[in-house]
Amino acid sequence: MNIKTKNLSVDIGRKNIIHDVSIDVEKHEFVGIVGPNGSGKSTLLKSVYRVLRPSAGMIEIDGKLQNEISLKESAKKLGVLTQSSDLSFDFTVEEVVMMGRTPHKKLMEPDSDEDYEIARDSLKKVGMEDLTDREFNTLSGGERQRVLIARALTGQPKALILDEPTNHLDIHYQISLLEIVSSLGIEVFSAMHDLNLAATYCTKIYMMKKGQIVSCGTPKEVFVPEMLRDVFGVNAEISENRENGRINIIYTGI
Ligand SMILES: Nc1ncnc2c1ncn2[C@@H]1O[C@H](COP(=O)(O)OP(=O)(O)OP(=O)(O)O)[C@@H](O)[C@H]1O
Repeated sequence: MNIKTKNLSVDIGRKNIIHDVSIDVEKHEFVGIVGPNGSGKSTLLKSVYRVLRPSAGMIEIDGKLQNEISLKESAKKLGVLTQSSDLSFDFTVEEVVMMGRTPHKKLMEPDSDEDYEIARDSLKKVGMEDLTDREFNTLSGGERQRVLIARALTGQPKALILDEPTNHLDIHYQISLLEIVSSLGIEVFSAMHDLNLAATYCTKIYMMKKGQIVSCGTPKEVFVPEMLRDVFGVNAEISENRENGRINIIYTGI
């Protein structure tokens, strides 16, 4: 599935938050969006999953203009993991994960055995199958994050939009989550803070600064010392693994 934005701008109130942003997520790509705090990563993702309305430019999902697709159809196609995970009511883990089936159902349609099976499978994928009856709000931050990923997978999406998916996760589950999403064979568009994890898992990177894309390419092309200095204000050395060609960023100071 293809996700495209062209010359996208988003204003909130009178403030321009992102400006002239063009991105392209193509078949089988894992596209990372990186940038300092407040650079506009979540705003870009929110406009793609339709929480924010663009003030200019266009968004295309699977070759169709976003506003020509119903919200339900979008929700079926795009699995979303957002940054905030508080639910106001005491739902169990299973109930939260079953919410992922909603876009596939008609109003008041009861859940089927197949729905439960898909939910159980998703919980297994994230190692949370033993906590199905726990109240979601009693889980740790990392456990919640894994349940929310399971909810996104339960929708059997064609692409995943992830906002800092490894937030709260210990290193084992950071790697496990990125392995899971990259093995699904669907497109992934994800805001990432850990540049080394982005370098390992992303096939393409967009780097943002002050609401604009300032660099785009493979991790090796984008993560160069000058850009890291300019955009993040850090000094870094880049080493390359000769066997797999992956790069590793070593921070040497600010
Ligand atoms: N509702 C809002 N009202 C005013 N400003 C907002 C609003 N939402 C976001 N912003 C501002 O827009 C800018 C971009 O925010 P955004 O959340 O997209 O950044 P980000 O790159 O995802 O940041 P982080 O890495 O901290 O999550 C920030 O300066 C933020 O304060």
